Amino acid sequence: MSSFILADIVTAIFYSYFFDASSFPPQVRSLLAGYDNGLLYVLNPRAFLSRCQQQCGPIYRVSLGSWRLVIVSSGDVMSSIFSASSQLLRHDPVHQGVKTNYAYLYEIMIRDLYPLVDRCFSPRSLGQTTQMFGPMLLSGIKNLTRDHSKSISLMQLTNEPLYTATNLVLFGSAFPTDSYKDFQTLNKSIPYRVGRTLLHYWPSYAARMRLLKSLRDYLQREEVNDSDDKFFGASSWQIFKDNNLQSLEGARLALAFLWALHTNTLGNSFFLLSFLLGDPNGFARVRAEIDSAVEKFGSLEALLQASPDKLDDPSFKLLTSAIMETMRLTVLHIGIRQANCDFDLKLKDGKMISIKKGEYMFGDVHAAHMDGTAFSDPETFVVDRFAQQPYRKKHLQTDGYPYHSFGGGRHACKGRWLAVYEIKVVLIILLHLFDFNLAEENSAGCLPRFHPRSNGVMHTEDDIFVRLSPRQAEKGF
Ligand code: HEM
Repeated sequence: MSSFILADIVTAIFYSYFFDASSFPPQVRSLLAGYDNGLLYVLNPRAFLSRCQQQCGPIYRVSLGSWRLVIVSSGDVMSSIFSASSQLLRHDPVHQGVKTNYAYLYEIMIRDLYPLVDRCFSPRSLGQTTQMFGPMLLSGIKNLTRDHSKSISLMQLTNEPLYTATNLVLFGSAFPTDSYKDFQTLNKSIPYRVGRTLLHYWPSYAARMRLLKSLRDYLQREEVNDSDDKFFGASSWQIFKDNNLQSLEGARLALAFLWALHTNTLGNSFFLLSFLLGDPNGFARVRAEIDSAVEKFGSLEALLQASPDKLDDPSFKLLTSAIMETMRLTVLHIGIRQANCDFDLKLKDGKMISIKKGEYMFGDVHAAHMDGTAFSDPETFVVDRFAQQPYRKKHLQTDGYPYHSFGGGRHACKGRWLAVYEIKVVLIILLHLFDFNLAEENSAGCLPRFHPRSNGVMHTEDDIFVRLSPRQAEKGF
Protein backbone atom coordinates (compact mmCIF):
# COMPACT_ATOMS: atom_id res chain seq x y z
CA MET A 1 0.00 0.00 0.00
CA SER A 2 1.49 3.35 -0.93
CA SER A 3 2.34 5.80 1.81
CA PHE A 4 -0.23 8.22 0.34
CA ILE A 5 -3.10 5.78 0.83
CA LEU A 6 -1.86 4.95 4.32
CA ALA A 7 -1.71 8.65 5.18
CA ASP A 8 -5.23 9.10 3.79
CA ILE A 9 -6.56 6.29 5.95
CA VAL A 10 -4.83 7.57 9.08
CA THR A 11 -6.18 11.10 8.47
CA ALA A 12 -9.68 9.75 7.89
CA ILE A 13 -9.62 7.58 11.04
CA PHE A 14 -8.26 10.52 13.03
CA TYR A 15 -10.94 12.81 11.64
CA SER A 16 -13.88 10.50 12.25
CA TYR A 17 -12.61 9.61 15.74
CA PHE A 18 -12.33 13.19 16.90
CA PHE A 19 -15.32 14.68 15.18
CA ASP A 20 -18.00 16.03 17.51
CA ALA A 21 -21.16 14.35 16.25
CA SER A 22 -23.42 16.57 18.34
CA SER A 23 -22.36 19.78 16.60
CA PHE A 24 -24.11 21.48 13.71
CA PRO A 25 -24.19 20.29 10.95
CA PRO A 26 -24.66 16.63 11.93
CA GLN A 27 -22.14 14.04 10.78
CA VAL A 28 -23.13 10.92 8.82
CA ARG A 29 -21.88 7.93 10.78
CA SER A 30 -19.23 5.65 9.39
CA LEU A 31 -17.96 2.28 10.61
CA LEU A 32 -14.81 2.26 8.50
CA ALA A 33 -13.43 5.77 8.73
CA GLY A 34 -15.43 7.01 5.74
CA TYR A 35 -14.40 4.22 3.36
CA ASP A 36 -17.74 2.42 3.74
CA ASN A 37 -19.52 5.67 2.85
CA GLY A 38 -17.12 6.25 -0.04
CA LEU A 39 -17.99 2.85 -1.47
CA LEU A 40 -21.74 3.36 -1.05
CA TYR A 41 -21.44 6.75 -2.73
CA VAL A 42 -19.56 5.37 -5.72
CA LEU A 43 -22.07 2.55 -6.21
CA ASN A 44 -25.10 4.85 -6.21
CA PRO A 45 -24.45 8.54 -5.44
CA ARG A 46 -28.08 9.58 -5.69
CA ALA A 47 -29.41 6.88 -3.34
CA PHE A 48 -26.58 7.43 -0.85
CA LEU A 49 -27.07 11.20 -0.67
CA SER A 50 -30.81 10.84 -0.43
CA ARG A 51 -30.40 8.46 2.56
CA CYS A 52 -28.00 10.87 4.25
CA GLN A 53 -30.40 13.74 3.71
CA GLN A 54 -33.27 11.75 5.25
CA GLN A 55 -31.10 10.97 8.30
CA CYS A 56 -29.46 14.34 8.78
CA GLY A 57 -31.51 17.03 7.07
CA PRO A 58 -30.48 19.58 4.43
CA ILE A 59 -26.93 20.29 5.73
CA TYR A 60 -24.60 17.58 6.97
CA ARG A 61 -21.01 16.42 7.10
CA VAL A 62 -19.87 13.16 5.58
CA SER A 63 -16.50 11.52 5.03
CA LEU A 64 -16.13 9.71 1.71
CA GLY A 65 -12.86 7.84 2.10
CA SER A 66 -10.34 10.50 3.02
CA TRP A 67 -12.52 13.29 1.65
CA ARG A 68 -14.36 15.39 4.20
CA LEU A 69 -17.43 17.07 2.81
CA VAL A 70 -20.18 19.41 3.90
CA ILE A 71 -23.18 18.62 1.74
CA VAL A 72 -26.04 21.06 1.38
CA SER A 73 -29.37 20.78 -0.35
CA SER A 74 -30.91 24.02 0.80
CA GLY A 75 -31.09 26.73 -1.88
CA ASP A 76 -30.00 29.52 0.47
CA VAL A 77 -26.89 27.70 1.62
CA MET A 78 -25.99 26.78 -1.94
CA SER A 79 -26.18 30.46 -2.84
CA SER A 80 -23.86 31.27 0.11
CA ILE A 81 -21.35 28.76 -1.29
CA PHE A 82 -21.51 30.27 -4.76
CA SER A 83 -21.04 33.79 -3.46
CA ALA A 84 -18.25 33.00 -0.94
CA SER A 85 -14.95 34.57 -1.91
CA SER A 86 -12.36 32.38 -3.60
CA GLN A 87 -9.97 33.17 -0.73
CA LEU A 88 -12.28 31.10 1.47
CA LEU A 89 -13.70 28.51 -0.93
CA ARG A 90 -11.78 27.73 -4.04
CA HIS A 91 -12.84 25.88 -7.12
CA ASP A 92 -11.02 22.58 -7.11
CA PRO A 93 -9.34 22.11 -10.51
CA VAL A 94 -9.39 18.31 -10.25
CA HIS A 95 -13.15 18.55 -10.75
CA GLN A 96 -12.67 20.40 -13.99
CA GLY A 97 -11.17 17.22 -15.45
CA VAL A 98 -7.59 18.53 -15.21
CA LYS A 99 -5.36 16.18 -13.27
CA THR A 100 -1.81 16.71 -14.48
CA ASN A 101 0.11 19.93 -13.87
CA TYR A 102 -3.22 21.26 -12.80
CA ALA A 103 -2.21 24.46 -11.02
CA TYR A 104 -0.74 25.78 -14.28
CA LEU A 105 -3.56 24.56 -16.53
CA TYR A 106 -6.18 25.71 -14.09
CA GLU A 107 -4.71 29.20 -14.10
CA ILE A 108 -4.94 29.34 -17.90
CA MET A 109 -8.50 28.10 -17.74
CA ILE A 110 -9.57 30.74 -15.23
CA ARG A 111 -7.45 33.59 -16.55
CA ASP A 112 -7.84 33.14 -20.32
CA LEU A 113 -10.30 30.48 -21.41
CA TYR A 114 -13.32 31.16 -19.18
CA PRO A 115 -13.36 34.93 -19.84
CA LEU A 116 -13.32 34.12 -23.57
CA VAL A 117 -16.21 31.70 -23.11
CA ASP A 118 -18.04 34.31 -21.07
CA ARG A 119 -17.57 36.93 -23.80
CA CYS A 120 -18.38 34.76 -26.80
CA PHE A 121 -21.35 32.94 -25.27
CA SER A 122 -23.02 35.90 -23.57
CA PRO A 123 -26.50 36.75 -24.87
CA ARG A 124 -25.00 39.79 -26.63
CA SER A 125 -22.31 37.92 -28.62
CA LEU A 126 -23.91 34.52 -29.01
CA GLY A 127 -25.40 35.38 -32.42
CA GLN A 128 -21.97 36.20 -33.80
CA THR A 129 -20.41 33.05 -32.29
CA THR A 130 -23.07 30.67 -33.57
CA GLN A 131 -23.71 32.06 -37.04
CA MET A 132 -24.85 29.23 -39.33
CA PHE A 133 -25.44 26.84 -36.42
CA GLY A 134 -29.13 26.33 -37.32
CA PRO A 135 -28.59 25.62 -41.04
CA MET A 136 -25.63 23.30 -40.24
CA LEU A 137 -27.68 21.39 -37.71
CA LEU A 138 -30.53 21.04 -40.19
CA SER A 139 -28.13 19.70 -42.79
CA GLY A 140 -26.70 17.16 -40.30
CA ILE A 141 -30.19 15.98 -39.34
CA LYS A 142 -31.16 15.66 -43.01
CA ASN A 143 -28.09 13.50 -43.69
CA LEU A 144 -28.87 11.22 -40.80
CA THR A 145 -32.54 10.76 -41.60
CA ARG A 146 -32.50 10.08 -45.34
CA ASP A 147 -33.70 6.51 -45.01
CA HIS A 148 -37.10 6.53 -43.32
CA SER A 149 -37.58 2.79 -43.74
CA LYS A 150 -35.21 2.02 -40.83
CA SER A 151 -35.58 2.84 -37.16
CA ILE A 152 -33.09 5.27 -35.70
CA SER A 153 -31.51 5.72 -32.27
CA LEU A 154 -32.90 8.75 -30.46
CA MET A 155 -29.52 9.24 -28.78
CA GLN A 156 -27.79 9.48 -32.14
CA LEU A 157 -30.53 11.63 -33.67
CA THR A 158 -30.46 14.20 -30.88
CA ASN A 159 -26.68 14.08 -30.32
CA GLU A 160 -24.57 13.47 -33.42
CA PRO A 161 -25.73 16.38 -35.62
CA LEU A 162 -25.64 18.65 -32.55
CA TYR A 163 -22.09 17.63 -31.66
CA THR A 164 -20.87 18.08 -35.23
CA ALA A 165 -22.64 21.40 -35.95
CA THR A 166 -21.45 22.90 -32.65
CA ASN A 167 -17.84 21.94 -33.30
CA LEU A 168 -18.01 23.26 -36.85
CA VAL A 169 -19.37 26.67 -35.90
CA LEU A 170 -17.09 27.07 -32.89
CA PHE A 171 -13.83 25.53 -34.11
CA GLY A 172 -14.03 25.54 -37.92
CA SER A 173 -13.61 22.82 -40.48
CA ALA A 174 -10.09 21.85 -39.30
CA PHE A 175 -11.63 20.44 -36.11
CA PRO A 176 -11.87 16.62 -35.95
CA THR A 177 -15.65 16.59 -36.45
CA ASP A 178 -15.59 12.83 -37.10
CA SER A 179 -14.86 12.32 -33.40
CA TYR A 180 -18.50 11.86 -32.30
CA LYS A 181 -18.24 8.10 -31.68
CA ASP A 182 -15.11 8.45 -29.58
CA PHE A 183 -16.59 11.32 -27.63
CA GLN A 184 -19.70 9.31 -26.85
CA THR A 185 -17.71 6.21 -25.89
CA LEU A 186 -15.77 8.30 -23.41
CA ASN A 187 -18.84 10.19 -22.23
CA LYS A 188 -20.87 7.03 -21.64
CA SER A 189 -18.06 5.47 -19.63
CA ILE A 190 -17.93 8.35 -17.12
CA PRO A 191 -19.99 6.57 -14.42
CA TYR A 192 -17.66 3.57 -14.66
CA ARG A 193 -14.52 5.68 -14.74
CA VAL A 194 -15.57 7.47 -11.57
CA GLY A 195 -16.19 4.07 -9.94
CA ARG A 196 -12.72 2.96 -11.08
CA THR A 197 -14.01 -0.43 -12.28
CA LEU A 198 -12.31 -2.03 -15.25
CA LEU A 199 -15.52 -2.95 -17.03
CA HIS A 200 -15.85 -0.85 -20.17
CA TYR A 201 -12.49 0.73 -19.34
CA TRP A 202 -10.49 -0.26 -22.42
CA PRO A 203 -12.81 1.14 -25.16
CA SER A 204 -13.10 4.33 -23.16
CA TYR A 205 -9.33 4.55 -22.69
CA ALA A 206 -8.72 3.94 -26.41
CA ALA A 207 -11.37 6.53 -27.37
CA ARG A 208 -9.74 9.07 -25.07
CA MET A 209 -6.31 8.44 -26.60
CA ARG A 210 -7.67 8.94 -30.14
CA LEU A 211 -9.45 12.13 -29.08
CA LEU A 212 -6.29 13.46 -27.47
CA LYS A 213 -4.29 12.71 -30.60
CA SER A 214 -6.71 14.48 -32.93
CA LEU A 215 -7.02 17.45 -30.57
CA ARG A 216 -3.24 17.70 -30.40
CA ASP A 217 -3.10 17.69 -34.23
CA TYR A 218 -5.76 20.39 -34.29
CA LEU A 219 -3.81 22.53 -31.82
CA GLN A 220 -0.55 22.04 -33.70
CA ARG A 221 -1.82 23.60 -36.94
CA GLU A 222 0.65 26.21 -38.13
CA GLU A 223 -1.89 28.94 -38.78
CA VAL A 224 -5.59 29.42 -38.34
CA ASN A 225 -6.68 30.47 -41.80
CA ASP A 226 -10.21 29.09 -41.79
CA SER A 227 -12.62 31.88 -42.41
CA ASP A 228 -15.25 29.93 -40.52
CA ASP A 229 -13.71 29.77 -37.05
CA LYS A 230 -12.36 33.26 -36.65
CA PHE A 231 -14.53 34.20 -33.70
CA PHE A 232 -14.23 31.57 -30.97
CA GLY A 233 -11.95 28.92 -32.53
CA ALA A 234 -9.15 31.26 -33.52
CA SER A 235 -9.16 33.08 -30.18
CA SER A 236 -9.05 29.88 -28.16
CA TRP A 237 -6.33 28.43 -30.44
CA GLN A 238 -4.32 31.61 -29.81
CA ILE A 239 -4.63 31.07 -26.04
CA PHE A 240 -3.20 27.56 -26.40
CA LYS A 241 -0.41 28.85 -28.66
CA ASP A 242 0.51 31.80 -26.41
CA ASN A 243 0.74 29.51 -23.40
CA ASN A 244 2.81 26.97 -25.24
CA LEU A 245 0.09 24.39 -24.92
CA GLN A 246 0.04 22.66 -28.28
CA SER A 247 1.31 19.35 -26.95
CA LEU A 248 -0.48 16.50 -25.20
CA GLU A 249 -0.95 18.69 -22.15
CA GLY A 250 -2.87 21.25 -24.23
CA ALA A 251 -4.93 18.44 -25.77
CA ARG A 252 -5.91 17.32 -22.24
CA LEU A 253 -7.13 20.79 -21.42
CA ALA A 254 -8.96 21.02 -24.77
CA LEU A 255 -10.64 17.67 -24.05
CA ALA A 256 -11.79 18.87 -20.62
CA PHE A 257 -13.26 21.92 -22.33
CA LEU A 258 -14.88 19.85 -25.09
CA TRP A 259 -16.49 17.71 -22.41
CA ALA A 260 -17.90 20.76 -20.57
CA LEU A 261 -19.17 22.08 -23.89
CA HIS A 262 -21.04 18.93 -24.90
CA THR A 263 -21.83 16.49 -22.16
CA ASN A 264 -24.80 18.22 -20.52
CA THR A 265 -26.18 19.69 -23.72
CA LEU A 266 -26.19 16.33 -25.50
CA GLY A 267 -27.64 14.56 -22.46
CA ASN A 268 -30.40 17.12 -22.05
CA SER A 269 -31.41 17.07 -25.73
CA PHE A 270 -31.86 13.32 -25.51
CA PHE A 271 -33.70 13.36 -22.18
CA LEU A 272 -35.98 16.20 -23.28
CA LEU A 273 -37.16 14.40 -26.39
CA SER A 274 -37.62 11.15 -24.45
CA PHE A 275 -39.65 12.94 -21.76
CA LEU A 276 -41.83 14.47 -24.49
CA LEU A 277 -42.33 11.10 -26.17
CA GLY A 278 -43.54 9.83 -22.79
CA ASP A 279 -45.96 12.77 -22.52
CA PRO A 280 -48.01 12.88 -25.75
CA ASN A 281 -50.04 15.87 -24.59
CA GLY A 282 -46.88 17.84 -23.72
CA PHE A 283 -45.37 16.80 -27.06
CA ALA A 284 -48.43 18.06 -28.97
CA ARG A 285 -48.41 21.39 -27.13
CA VAL A 286 -44.69 22.01 -27.68
CA ARG A 287 -45.04 21.08 -31.34
CA ALA A 288 -48.02 23.42 -31.78
CA GLU A 289 -45.92 26.22 -30.30
CA ILE A 290 -43.03 25.43 -32.66
CA ASP A 291 -45.32 25.27 -35.70
CA SER A 292 -46.79 28.67 -35.00
CA ALA A 293 -43.32 30.15 -34.44
CA VAL A 294 -42.20 28.73 -37.81
CA GLU A 295 -45.25 30.37 -39.37
CA LYS A 296 -44.40 33.65 -37.69
CA PHE A 297 -40.80 33.53 -39.02
CA GLY A 298 -42.07 32.64 -42.52
CA SER A 299 -40.29 29.27 -42.85
CA LEU A 300 -38.13 26.84 -40.90
CA GLU A 301 -35.07 28.04 -42.83
CA ALA A 302 -35.76 31.68 -41.89
CA LEU A 303 -36.18 30.69 -38.25
CA LEU A 304 -32.91 28.76 -38.28
CA GLN A 305 -31.04 31.73 -39.67
CA ALA A 306 -32.40 34.04 -36.98
CA SER A 307 -30.04 35.01 -34.18
CA PRO A 308 -30.37 33.33 -30.75
CA ASP A 309 -31.73 36.64 -29.47
CA LYS A 310 -34.77 36.25 -31.74
CA LEU A 311 -35.38 32.79 -30.30
CA ASP A 312 -35.29 34.19 -26.77
CA ASP A 313 -38.92 35.10 -27.20
CA PRO A 314 -42.34 34.30 -25.68
CA SER A 315 -43.10 32.36 -28.90
CA PHE A 316 -40.98 29.60 -27.31
CA LYS A 317 -42.26 29.90 -23.76
CA LEU A 318 -43.37 26.29 -23.45
CA LEU A 319 -40.29 24.88 -25.17
CA THR A 320 -38.02 26.90 -22.87
CA SER A 321 -40.00 25.65 -19.87
CA ALA A 322 -39.58 22.05 -21.09
CA ILE A 323 -35.81 22.58 -21.40
CA MET A 324 -35.51 24.02 -17.89
CA GLU A 325 -37.69 21.21 -16.53
CA THR A 326 -35.45 18.58 -18.15
CA MET A 327 -32.41 20.17 -16.53
CA ARG A 328 -34.21 20.30 -13.18
CA LEU A 329 -34.63 16.54 -13.36
CA THR A 330 -31.22 15.61 -14.72
CA VAL A 331 -28.62 17.79 -12.96
CA LEU A 332 -27.51 16.06 -9.75
CA HIS A 333 -24.83 17.91 -7.85
CA ILE A 334 -22.57 20.86 -8.36
CA GLY A 335 -20.51 23.50 -6.72
CA ILE A 336 -17.59 21.52 -5.39
CA ARG A 337 -15.42 24.01 -3.53
CA GLN A 338 -12.54 23.38 -1.12
CA ALA A 339 -11.95 25.47 2.01
CA ASN A 340 -8.61 27.29 1.94
CA CYS A 341 -8.74 27.98 5.69
CA ASP A 342 -10.96 27.53 8.75
CA PHE A 343 -13.89 29.95 8.60
CA ASP A 344 -17.54 30.39 9.56
CA LEU A 345 -20.06 30.39 6.75
CA LYS A 346 -22.94 32.59 7.79
CA LEU A 347 -26.40 31.41 6.75
CA LYS A 348 -29.45 33.57 6.09
CA ASP A 349 -31.22 32.37 9.25
CA GLY A 350 -28.27 33.60 11.36
CA LYS A 351 -26.81 30.11 11.92
CA MET A 352 -23.14 29.50 11.24
CA ILE A 353 -21.38 26.50 9.77
CA SER A 354 -17.79 26.16 10.93
CA ILE A 355 -15.87 25.04 7.89
CA LYS A 356 -12.47 23.44 8.38
CA LYS A 357 -9.51 23.93 6.08
CA GLY A 358 -9.43 21.20 3.42
CA GLU A 359 -13.13 20.37 3.65
CA TYR A 360 -15.15 20.29 0.46
CA MET A 361 -18.52 21.96 0.10
CA PHE A 362 -20.87 20.30 -2.25
CA GLY A 363 -24.38 21.23 -3.47
CA ASP A 364 -26.88 18.39 -3.72
CA VAL A 365 -28.94 20.07 -6.43
CA HIS A 366 -31.04 17.00 -7.03
CA ALA A 367 -32.28 17.04 -3.43
CA ALA A 368 -33.13 20.75 -3.73
CA HIS A 369 -34.97 20.10 -6.99
CA MET A 370 -36.93 17.22 -5.45
CA ASP A 371 -38.22 19.40 -2.60
CA GLY A 372 -42.00 19.01 -2.75
CA THR A 373 -42.57 22.33 -0.98
CA ALA A 374 -40.89 24.18 -3.84
CA PHE A 375 -41.86 21.94 -6.78
CA SER A 376 -45.22 20.19 -6.73
CA ASP A 377 -45.05 16.56 -7.88
CA PRO A 378 -41.25 16.95 -8.05
CA GLU A 379 -40.40 13.56 -9.60
CA THR A 380 -42.61 14.16 -12.64
CA PHE A 381 -41.70 15.90 -15.87
CA VAL A 382 -44.17 18.79 -16.02
CA VAL A 383 -43.78 20.41 -19.41
CA ASP A 384 -45.21 23.81 -18.46
CA ARG A 385 -43.82 24.04 -14.92
CA PHE A 386 -41.90 27.22 -15.77
CA ALA A 387 -44.26 28.56 -18.45
CA GLN A 388 -46.55 30.34 -16.01
CA GLN A 389 -44.19 33.23 -15.29
CA PRO A 390 -44.22 36.38 -17.41
CA TYR A 391 -41.55 35.87 -20.09
CA ARG A 392 -38.43 37.98 -19.58
CA LYS A 393 -35.69 38.13 -22.18
CA LYS A 394 -32.22 37.10 -20.93
CA HIS A 395 -33.81 35.30 -18.00
CA LEU A 396 -34.14 31.56 -17.76
CA GLN A 397 -37.81 31.51 -16.70
CA THR A 398 -36.92 29.92 -13.37
CA ASP A 399 -36.91 33.11 -11.28
CA GLY A 400 -38.55 32.56 -7.91
CA TYR A 401 -37.70 28.84 -7.83
CA PRO A 402 -34.76 27.31 -5.95
CA TYR A 403 -33.25 26.32 -9.28
CA HIS A 404 -29.55 25.47 -9.47
CA SER A 405 -28.96 23.50 -12.68
CA PHE A 406 -26.54 26.14 -13.96
CA GLY A 407 -24.87 26.82 -10.61
CA GLY A 408 -24.63 30.44 -9.52
CA GLY A 409 -22.40 33.33 -8.46
CA ARG A 410 -19.00 33.93 -10.01
CA HIS A 411 -18.73 30.39 -11.36
CA ALA A 412 -22.23 30.08 -12.81
CA CYS A 413 -22.27 28.14 -16.07
CA LYS A 414 -20.68 30.26 -18.76
CA GLY A 415 -22.29 28.24 -21.54
CA ARG A 416 -25.89 28.42 -20.34
CA TRP A 417 -27.18 30.68 -23.13
CA LEU A 418 -25.48 28.55 -25.73
CA ALA A 419 -26.86 25.35 -24.18
CA VAL A 420 -30.46 26.57 -24.07
CA TYR A 421 -30.22 27.93 -27.62
CA GLU A 422 -28.77 24.68 -28.99
CA ILE A 423 -31.32 22.43 -27.34
CA LYS A 424 -34.10 24.73 -28.56
CA VAL A 425 -32.92 24.46 -32.16
CA VAL A 426 -32.60 20.65 -32.01
CA LEU A 427 -36.18 20.35 -30.77
CA ILE A 428 -37.53 22.92 -33.24
CA ILE A 429 -36.11 21.02 -36.21
CA LEU A 430 -37.08 17.54 -35.06
CA LEU A 431 -40.59 18.32 -33.87
CA HIS A 432 -41.39 20.47 -36.88
CA LEU A 433 -40.17 17.95 -39.43
CA PHE A 434 -41.11 14.54 -38.10
CA ASP A 435 -43.73 12.32 -36.59
CA PHE A 436 -42.19 9.85 -34.16
CA ASN A 437 -43.30 6.24 -33.68
CA LEU A 438 -41.63 3.97 -31.19
CA ALA A 439 -39.85 1.12 -32.97
CA GLU A 440 -40.32 -2.56 -32.13
CA GLU A 441 -36.84 -2.99 -30.63
CA ASN A 442 -37.61 -0.86 -27.54
CA SER A 443 -37.82 -3.23 -24.62
CA ALA A 444 -37.66 -0.98 -21.59
CA GLY A 445 -40.58 1.30 -22.48
CA CYS A 446 -40.19 4.88 -23.50
CA LEU A 447 -38.53 6.53 -20.54
CA PRO A 448 -34.79 5.90 -20.25
CA ARG A 449 -33.71 4.61 -16.83
CA PHE A 450 -31.18 6.69 -14.96
CA HIS A 451 -27.90 4.87 -14.38
CA PRO A 452 -27.37 4.30 -10.62
CA ARG A 453 -23.74 5.44 -10.86
CA SER A 454 -24.74 8.77 -12.44
CA ASN A 455 -22.59 11.48 -10.94
CA GLY A 456 -22.96 15.20 -11.56
CA VAL A 457 -25.68 14.70 -14.16
CA MET A 458 -27.97 11.80 -14.95
CA HIS A 459 -26.54 9.20 -17.29
CA THR A 460 -28.39 6.42 -18.99
CA GLU A 461 -27.40 3.28 -20.82
CA ASP A 462 -30.84 3.00 -22.41
CA ASP A 463 -31.54 4.24 -25.86
CA ILE A 464 -34.90 4.63 -27.59
CA PHE A 465 -35.43 3.59 -31.18
CA VAL A 466 -37.93 5.51 -33.24
CA ARG A 467 -39.34 5.40 -36.74
CA LEU A 468 -39.56 8.81 -38.29
CA SER A 469 -42.05 9.91 -40.89
CA PRO A 470 -41.91 13.36 -42.47
CA ARG A 471 -44.96 15.36 -41.52
CA GLN A 472 -47.62 16.18 -44.10
CA ALA A 473 -46.41 19.75 -44.66
CA GLU A 474 -42.81 18.57 -45.05
CA LYS A 475 -43.29 15.64 -47.48
CA GLY A 476 -40.93 17.29 -49.96
CA PHE A 477 -38.14 17.38 -47.35
C1 HEM B 1 -27.38 21.70 -20.33
C2 HEM B 1 -26.18 22.18 -20.41
C3 HEM B 1 -25.32 22.62 -19.25
C4 HEM B 1 -25.48 22.48 -17.90
C5 HEM B 1 -26.65 21.81 -17.17
C6 HEM B 1 -24.33 23.08 -17.26
C7 HEM B 1 -24.14 23.15 -15.90
C8 HEM B 1 -23.10 23.82 -15.30
C9 HEM B 1 -22.97 24.01 -13.87
C10 HEM B 1 -23.94 23.50 -12.83
C11 HEM B 1 -21.84 24.71 -13.65
C12 HEM B 1 -21.31 25.22 -12.31
C13 HEM B 1 -20.38 24.22 -11.69
C14 HEM B 1 -19.89 24.71 -10.35
O1 HEM B 1 -20.41 25.62 -9.74
O2 HEM B 1 -18.92 24.09 -9.89
C15 HEM B 1 -21.23 24.94 -14.94
C16 HEM B 1 -20.05 25.60 -15.12
C17 HEM B 1 -19.48 25.82 -16.35
N1 HEM B 1 -20.03 25.54 -17.58
FE1 HEM B 1 -21.79 24.62 -17.91
N2 HEM B 1 -23.48 23.55 -18.23
C18 HEM B 1 -24.05 23.31 -19.45
C19 HEM B 1 -23.55 23.65 -20.68
C20 HEM B 1 -22.36 24.31 -20.88
C21 HEM B 1 -21.85 24.69 -22.16
C22 HEM B 1 -22.53 24.48 -23.52
C23 HEM B 1 -20.66 25.28 -21.95
C24 HEM B 1 -19.78 25.84 -23.04
C25 HEM B 1 -18.52 25.86 -23.03
C26 HEM B 1 -20.42 25.30 -20.52
C27 HEM B 1 -19.32 25.84 -19.90
C28 HEM B 1 -19.15 25.95 -18.55
C29 HEM B 1 -17.99 26.54 -17.93
C30 HEM B 1 -16.77 27.13 -18.65
C31 HEM B 1 -18.18 26.46 -16.55
C32 HEM B 1 -17.23 26.89 -15.45
C33 HEM B 1 -17.55 28.28 -15.01
C34 HEM B 1 -16.60 28.75 -13.93
O3 HEM B 1 -16.06 27.93 -13.20
O4 HEM B 1 -16.41 29.96 -13.81
N3 HEM B 1 -21.47 24.69 -19.90
N4 HEM B 1 -22.02 24.41 -15.93
